[in-house]
Amino acid sequence: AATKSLSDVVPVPASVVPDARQAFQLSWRTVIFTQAGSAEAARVGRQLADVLRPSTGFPLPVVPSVSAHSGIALLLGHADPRVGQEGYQLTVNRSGVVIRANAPAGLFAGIQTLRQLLPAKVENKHRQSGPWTVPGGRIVDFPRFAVRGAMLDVARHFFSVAEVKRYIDQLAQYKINQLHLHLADDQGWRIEIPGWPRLTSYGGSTEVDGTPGGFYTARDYSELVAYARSKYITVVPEIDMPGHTNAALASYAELNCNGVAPPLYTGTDVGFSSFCVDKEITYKFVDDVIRELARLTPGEYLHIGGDEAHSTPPADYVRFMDRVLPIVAKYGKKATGWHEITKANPSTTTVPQYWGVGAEDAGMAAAAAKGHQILLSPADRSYLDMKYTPDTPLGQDWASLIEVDRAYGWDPGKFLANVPESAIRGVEGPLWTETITDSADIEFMAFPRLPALAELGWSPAATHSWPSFRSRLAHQGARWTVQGVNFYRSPQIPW
Ligand SMILES: CC1=[NH+][C@H]2[C@@H](O1)O[C@H](CO)[C@@H](O)[C@@H]2O
Repeated sequence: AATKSLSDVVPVPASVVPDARQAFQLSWRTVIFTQAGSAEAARVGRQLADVLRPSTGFPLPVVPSVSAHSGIALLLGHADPRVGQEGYQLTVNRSGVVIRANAPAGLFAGIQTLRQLLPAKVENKHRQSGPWTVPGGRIVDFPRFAVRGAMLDVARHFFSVAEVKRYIDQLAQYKINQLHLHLADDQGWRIEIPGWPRLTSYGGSTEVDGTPGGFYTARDYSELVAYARSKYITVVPEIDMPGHTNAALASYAELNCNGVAPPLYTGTDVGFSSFCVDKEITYKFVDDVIRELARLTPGEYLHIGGDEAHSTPPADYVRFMDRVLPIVAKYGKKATGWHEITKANPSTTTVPQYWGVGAEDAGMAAAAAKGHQILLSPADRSYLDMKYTPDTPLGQDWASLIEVDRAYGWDPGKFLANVPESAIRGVEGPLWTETITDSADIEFMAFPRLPALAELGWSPAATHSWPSFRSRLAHQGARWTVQGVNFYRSPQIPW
């Protein structure tokens, strides 16, 4: 097979200087060297070996060594200053590959690129014939925005630890670095909270369409956090409030203003539920929830929702948020929330997550002017639950139909009127799961649109090119076929 081009990678690297004379052949003799004294570099080296060993059949020992090499070297320090804490430089010549970064996260990003520079069959779990050629040259690569995220709604339909880990594996290949878990909504509460057992035993017992739900124990959640961390993905947990709270209200009558618990809800309407802003128990409950989430979450942000509080009078919404936001800070975390949260008086460390349609005026210009960093999830561009076309069997269409070209065809740095690129924290692709029930469904909606969003969040604006992206995406399709990813074969892409 012809050697690939050095820039045949998604997200496309920031700078690529090919040198066809310097291709490297993996072989029996290839050793993976990692920065001496760095346990994280060694772990990244083992993760690379875990991909390469089954398909190549080569031993590929991982050796902590400081010096030169004739193999693959993962080194820390003295990298090009442009690469920052998440970028890397990757140099390929006849004697081997050197990936150099300032921090382990950069090494991890570099091995995702290296994977893609090898033929798709390298992703096979069974021995394949070679050759295993890496194209020669030099890459210097680093992210444009701090956050490239994915949200999985585990409330409308519950997803097991194994299903979430599978999704994490897929996200990591595209340099996604944030996984936002939507852990509670009207249809289900999905994480155990000490002192409030009915939240999960009852509030977690069902889901949309009434099938059995499920929930994460503290152990399950910590296992997901650790697994994501090993792939340099930060988990952001969300408890949506004061709206989208029927599961909690159904579980504890005392949380309701009228002292009566509503029934469990298995439909898909929104906006009908609200915490009781006037009851003190509400804030005791929220304090217990946020304390537990903060205890289990090493990441600096907790998401407190705030969307569609149509059953909370506007003045009550502000009072509620103005009591809850300080609770997040009390437990040492920063808050993020859907963009309505700016109606209250959040501190400027709070990150509004914009979910409007198009560049509608949701107060984001004012928020940016106040100093907020904004996370972009425009519903008509990034919502992975939107149908591709009218014929898409899964998903919804209230915001827009989103084929691949629409998912790719925008610039996060210029999307919101009067919001400068410097106020954009990054992008995130929400997958709401009213119609999504298993990994195959997740993959059908996320691939290929999430890699498009990942490129918008990672690659320089100057590299943005639909013709380039669609041909690189076609080559990703071959990898997904080998990996068993159930992707949508968009007619727009020359798979
Ligand atoms: C932030 C937000 N609130 C709503 C809206 O997005 O649309 C989603 C479906 O697309 C729905 O599931 C969600 O509850």
